[in-house]
Amino acid sequence: MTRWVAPTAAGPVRGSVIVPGSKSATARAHVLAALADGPSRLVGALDARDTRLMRGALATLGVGYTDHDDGTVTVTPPDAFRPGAVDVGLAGTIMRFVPPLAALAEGTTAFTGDREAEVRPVAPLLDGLAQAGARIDGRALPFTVHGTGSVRGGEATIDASGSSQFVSGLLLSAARFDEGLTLHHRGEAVPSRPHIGLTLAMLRDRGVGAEEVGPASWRVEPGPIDARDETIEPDLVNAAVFLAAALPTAGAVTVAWPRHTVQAADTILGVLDALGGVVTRTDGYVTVSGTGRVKGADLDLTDASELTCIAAALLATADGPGSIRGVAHIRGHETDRLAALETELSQRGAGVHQTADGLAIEPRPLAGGAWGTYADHRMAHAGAVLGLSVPGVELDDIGATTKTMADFAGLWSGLVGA
Ligand SMILES: O=C(O)C1=C[C@@H](OP(=O)(O)O)[C@@H](O)[C@H](O)C1
Ligand SMILES: C=C(OP(=O)(O)O)C(=O)O
Repeated sequence: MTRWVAPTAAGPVRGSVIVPGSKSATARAHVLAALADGPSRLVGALDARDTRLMRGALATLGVGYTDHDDGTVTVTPPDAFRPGAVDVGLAGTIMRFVPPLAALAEGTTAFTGDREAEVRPVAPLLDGLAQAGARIDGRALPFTVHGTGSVRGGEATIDASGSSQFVSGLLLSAARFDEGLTLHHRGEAVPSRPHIGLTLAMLRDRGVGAEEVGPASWRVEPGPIDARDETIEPDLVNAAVFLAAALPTAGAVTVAWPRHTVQAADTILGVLDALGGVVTRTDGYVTVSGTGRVKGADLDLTDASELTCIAAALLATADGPGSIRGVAHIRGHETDRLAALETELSQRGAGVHQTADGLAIEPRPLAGGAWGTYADHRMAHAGAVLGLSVPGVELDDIGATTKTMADFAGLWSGLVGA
């Protein structure tokens, strides 16, 4: 646990940040390269706790890794996956994307993770995998997958209202199932849909037939997954934390922004705009400027629930009441984020309470003091954003940020000028 007092901005935060690679694209690139018909070289892949553990998990299953001096990495699939012991850490992408590969191995693979990961939902993914023909013991971490060297596939129906990753996890490996997979969702709305779009796009980039075939149904055709060199985009959700620093400080922050992307780019910029940021796009970059006044707003974050923590921190300093909705499922993220935000923002003085699917936030005078991170990188980002305008916000563990950025504190202090 490393305590960290969030730097308070002495004036407008102005500058640019080079944001590391996308966690979501890197996880998918590793999995698809592991399943491909030859070696793939990855450029710009994220190197942080989640993606290191992903490499570790795939290496356990027999995947080869060669790091090059220029920071790129070659991923070499094995002739056949082998079983082993997989540590998922706190990564949803590992606990939901890797079990199908373990089912393709011959033998038993045991999955364990952090204490906080043991309460994260995974049963719908395991149910779907069982419907596709795999044998599994357990409905939460720790669980075991008894692989037989192949998975039949065919058709499965799951409730993916708890996480889009249940859908992505099954689709990513489905081309390697004997019959491919037609997957149906039955239940409340599927959250974070752009991440399913990212899964389908990255499958198609590797020559796989992958489509949404109905409002809540997807089809992946059986067949080879092409080996392919691939460049990973910067992480636009992590970019949003830095862009957010412009709003309460009347600053201007610039990051690289891909011209075409399947990340939830427009949703992210739309949220910053709704909160009072002025968004300017130039070729390959985006700049967000602030006025020093954050606007109270009603935000539907169904498609971009990862923004909830920083949006809540901004709304706590806004010029009027605000709310966030569409994010009931983030009670199952790295921590129960709705409870954590209610607790921490209330303790700093804001009027915050949970609703059925989000938060209602009434800004009030705020004071510095302890900020719990709950092992959650995005709770740490929220504490950093709050600390820009509230002196003395002290995070109990800045180490939580290593989940998706190796040096968040360094990048943040460099930008804020601490
Ligand atoms: O597939 C992915 O890479 C992700 C999907 C989303 O999960 P949920 O659908 O559980 O929100 C997102 O919040 C998570 O950070 C990454
Ligand atoms: C929900 C998140 O992570 P994970 O991939 O572990 O689900 C997140 O990064 O906000």
